[in-house]
Amino acid sequence: MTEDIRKGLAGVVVDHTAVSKVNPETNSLLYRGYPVQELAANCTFEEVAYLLWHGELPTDAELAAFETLERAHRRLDPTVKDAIDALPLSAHPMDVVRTAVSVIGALDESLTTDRTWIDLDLTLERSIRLFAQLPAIVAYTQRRLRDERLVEPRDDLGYSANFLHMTFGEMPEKVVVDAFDVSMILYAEHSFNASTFAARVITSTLSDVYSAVVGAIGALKGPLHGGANEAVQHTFDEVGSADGAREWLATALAEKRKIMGFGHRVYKNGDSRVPTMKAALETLVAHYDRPEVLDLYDALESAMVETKNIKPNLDYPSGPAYNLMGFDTTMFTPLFIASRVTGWTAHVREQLASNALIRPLSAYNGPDERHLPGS
Ligand SMILES: CC(=O)SCCNC(=O)CCNC(=O)[C@H](O)C(C)(C)COP(=O)(O)OP(=O)(O)OC[C@H]1O[C@@H](n2cnc3c(N)ncnc32)[C@H](O)[C@@H]1OP(=O)(O)O
Ligand SMILES: O=C([O-])CC(=O)C(=O)O
Repeated sequence: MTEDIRKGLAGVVVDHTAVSKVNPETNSLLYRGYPVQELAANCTFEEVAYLLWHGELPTDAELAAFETLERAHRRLDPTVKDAIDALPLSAHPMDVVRTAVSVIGALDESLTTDRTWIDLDLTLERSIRLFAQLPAIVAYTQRRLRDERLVEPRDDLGYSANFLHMTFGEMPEKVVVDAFDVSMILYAEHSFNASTFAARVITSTLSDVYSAVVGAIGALKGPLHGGANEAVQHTFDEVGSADGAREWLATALAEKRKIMGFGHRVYKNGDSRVPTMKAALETLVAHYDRPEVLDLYDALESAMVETKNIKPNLDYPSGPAYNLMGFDTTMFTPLFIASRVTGWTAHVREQLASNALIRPLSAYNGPDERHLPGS
């Protein structure tokens, strides 16, 4: 039998989804039908999170209730803090956040039977609590690396302003909050990417949402996926300035290195989110008066497009944007987690609502059948 093997499931459609539509032909991305650029220009991340879970944007009353709920769950649980404090400072922040989510799951007393693991309403409650708690986990992980104490959440601030306040211990400026909020909206959802698919595979066995998110974090960590935003900053640090970009690229390509922040499995003519995130980066460059960052960005992009005709993905503008905001490079992918937890958990609920165990076939190419001596 000749099997039709699609390495990496490239081009394979495995299920329906109503959460988002990635359309490479029109270079567009819709969340529940809305273009992501319109959402980024007109909505807060809280509204977008609500949209991803509920399928509709909230009314004023629904948004107020949702914000109250989110603000009520912002505090870092002392047991989670103790678990983080038990980890060495050498642990990668992705591993710290993955461990913290696992601890939150183990502390959830509503996970009593395999029925409660998969209850749709409980799964939504757990998802909203994770969404509310992740900023405290990520912010504290950053502060620990700088030998700084935990900053308590501020109930009078929106999601992004509070996140930045908990991280840096001071009131963030509006231009920074806006750019951060845009990055959260753009990172929130992207159909069947590797981490979301990992979450759906785990959910398909009727496991719980925490297990799915822990698995998704593991998939996001790799540099071919979310880890690329961290890797982009390493590239920027290595290249140094716009003058060196062309030569650096020629050497890197001659060494057969992948250039992080470029290319995409689905988009072959540019990532629909890049123009919006690049505009956010430009506001930060102007705010911090760091034009050399944009010069390097443009020089490396032009060289890559001229040499390989491969365009940037969302991680390319996000990496330098998070750097300018003041985050350590190893914190960039944990920021992606804080955003993508919305998309992951929307998919977890969609998978549960119409489940089929995900179990593909493989074509065996090992040794022919053989036997132990005497058998
Ligand atoms: C938010 C996100 O997760 S977006 C993705 C973030 N990941 C990155 O930025 C990592 C860098 N990019 C890549 O490795 C790839 O473009 C991927 C993994 C994202 C997509 O890859 P695929 O669809 O599997 O394409 P594949 O890796 O087969 O690339 C096709 C060709 O383009 C080349 N190519 C693709 N991306 C790059 C890149 N960033 N640098 C150098 N060459 C590249 C490949 O080497 C390959 O060339 P070949 O045919 O001569 O062997
Ligand atoms: O869709 C993908 O394969 C990767 C990606 O851009 C994302 O997850 O945001």
